[in-house]
Amino acid sequence: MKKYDLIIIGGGSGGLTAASGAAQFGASVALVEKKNNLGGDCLHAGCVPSKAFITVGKEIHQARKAAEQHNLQLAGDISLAQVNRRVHDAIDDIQEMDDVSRFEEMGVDVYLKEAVFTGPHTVQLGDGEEIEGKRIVIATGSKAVIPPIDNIEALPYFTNETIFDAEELPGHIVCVGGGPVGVELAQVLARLGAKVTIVDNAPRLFPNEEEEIGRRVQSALLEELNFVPNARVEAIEEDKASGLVYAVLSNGEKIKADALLIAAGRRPNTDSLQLGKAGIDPAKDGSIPVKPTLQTKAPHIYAVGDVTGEYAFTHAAGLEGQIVVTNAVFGLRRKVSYSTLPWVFYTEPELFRLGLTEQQAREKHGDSINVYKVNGGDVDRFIAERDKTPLVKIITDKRGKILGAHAAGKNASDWMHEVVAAKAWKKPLRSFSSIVYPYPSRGEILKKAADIYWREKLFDSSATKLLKKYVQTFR
Ligand SMILES: Cc1cc2nc3c(=O)[nH]c(=O)nc-3n(C[C@H](O)[C@H](O)[C@H](O)COP(=O)(O)OP(=O)(O)OC[C@H]3O[C@@H](n4cnc5c(N)ncnc54)[C@H](O)[C@@H]3O)c2cc1C
Ligand SMILES: NC(=O)c1ccc[n+]([C@@H]2O[C@H](COP(=O)([O-])OP(=O)(O)OC[C@H]3O[C@@H](n4cnc5c(N)ncnc54)[C@H](O)[C@@H]3O)[C@@H](O)[C@H]2O)c1
Repeated sequence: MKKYDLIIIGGGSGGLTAASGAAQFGASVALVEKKNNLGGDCLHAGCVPSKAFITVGKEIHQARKAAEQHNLQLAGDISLAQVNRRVHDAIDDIQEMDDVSRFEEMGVDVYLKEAVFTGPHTVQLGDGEEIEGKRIVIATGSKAVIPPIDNIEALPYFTNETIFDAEELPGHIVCVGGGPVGVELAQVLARLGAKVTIVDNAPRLFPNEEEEIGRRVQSALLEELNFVPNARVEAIEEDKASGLVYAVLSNGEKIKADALLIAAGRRPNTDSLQLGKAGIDPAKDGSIPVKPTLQTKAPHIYAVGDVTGEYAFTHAAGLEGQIVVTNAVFGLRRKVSYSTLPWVFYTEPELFRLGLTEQQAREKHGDSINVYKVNGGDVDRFIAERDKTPLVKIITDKRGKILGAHAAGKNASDWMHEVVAAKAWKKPLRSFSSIVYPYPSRGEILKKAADIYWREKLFDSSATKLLKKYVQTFR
């Protein structure tokens, strides 16, 4: 039986980071992936295709808006097949970077086989060979949950795994779930020309995000699609006489539908791993509980990425993959920290999130916090662009330490990212005042927030009064 320092199960964002890191530090590494290529969900059915899809949606939306504003004529229907060809071109380009040969050149043994545990240190590959690892990393990701919907087969339904292969745009799509997958894809489908209705259990979109920011993005989205809150799709009903098909909701409403997009959450991929043989009990939702060192109940087995059921983002899987390399290869006990982990809903406008919401900050720090808000209407660049959506909200402690930063706005992920650096480098909000921004830039919105800090600080302070007196005397 071949023996390795490290076996990594899953060739997606988490697994690839761990594999390249461990190999570069000289460990013998086996990477096991059940599909016939590397890259995982992010490359094949997640971040990359959805962002390529979103770009097409933006272009079309922009073209329509420009035509409307400048009395131009736009004609023709959009071909979903053509849109998806562009999506696949993006996947193919990035696939080259995640090619098996690249990892083999790093010294990694890549097995394109399904892994199943046969013991605490052993893994079977497909129905054949077994390999042994001193340490093992589980990075098997997650898949879309299909909620129970009676008679679901009466309508075509898509998930993130099939929508990027669809060829024809349905007339009316009911999107089950309005989380990040739902809102991002629903907005594009609406922009491509479908009628879209999101149905979600929650009372509003972005229920876990900073409320004011979430509401601002929600109201922009509702100009393009419909939203039914506090409801689930329970059944599909066919009216034989008219040939129409309806999605029947838990609130009694019926919506005529031509297809469903299922975006109702994820289930970690652990069901067929035989975790019991490795001494690991998954949680009820299939996730693998881990310590801050990313060790599972079996200390030589680690888990990273979506399979842990924590932060389901590629950059979280990457961060965890890096920590695991130091812990599994060097035997360290580094703990993962998510305090500077941002995330973004790539809708238009985008929703940017870092750290605590105001409510969370109040629960943790009581009233010892400050809240700074700036609207796009206070920033020349946004005014020039006639963009009234942007809103930034920053929460600090009384000394100005950044606790949370939130934004709604087109491309907010770009102009807000500086705040992540500030938080990571422990710079207080006021430090943005000393930065020179090229005029007019969108990032100035952060400087405006810092300026509020100084205004509040200096206004009424005895030092300011003294300074004023000095200036008057000096004159
Ligand atoms: C539509 C969509 C859009 C998204 N957009 C973003 C985004 O913009 N930004 C962002 O940060 N995140 C985004 N995500 C989330 C992101 O895709 C995931 O968080 C990320 O892919 C998780 O990486 P992972 O390594 O845990 O799992 P994956 O990348 O899914 O990799 C797991 C791999 O393990 C393999 N595997 C599973 N079981 C076995 C087994 N038994 N043996 C061998 N191999 C196995 C799978 O085939 C897969 O290749 C998006 C997700 C979706 C669905
Ligand atoms: N931009 C990004 O970074 C990005 C984009 C897409 C996905 N992701 C990651 O992928 C993860 C999964 O996203 P997701 O949107 O699939 O899941 P999610 O769990 O975040 O959201 C699912 C939504 O579906 C609703 N829901 C569940 N069952 C329902 C039902 N039967 N009827 C109606 N509504 C129902 C829930 O209330 C929830 O709002 C996210 O947590 C995120 O971390 C990230």
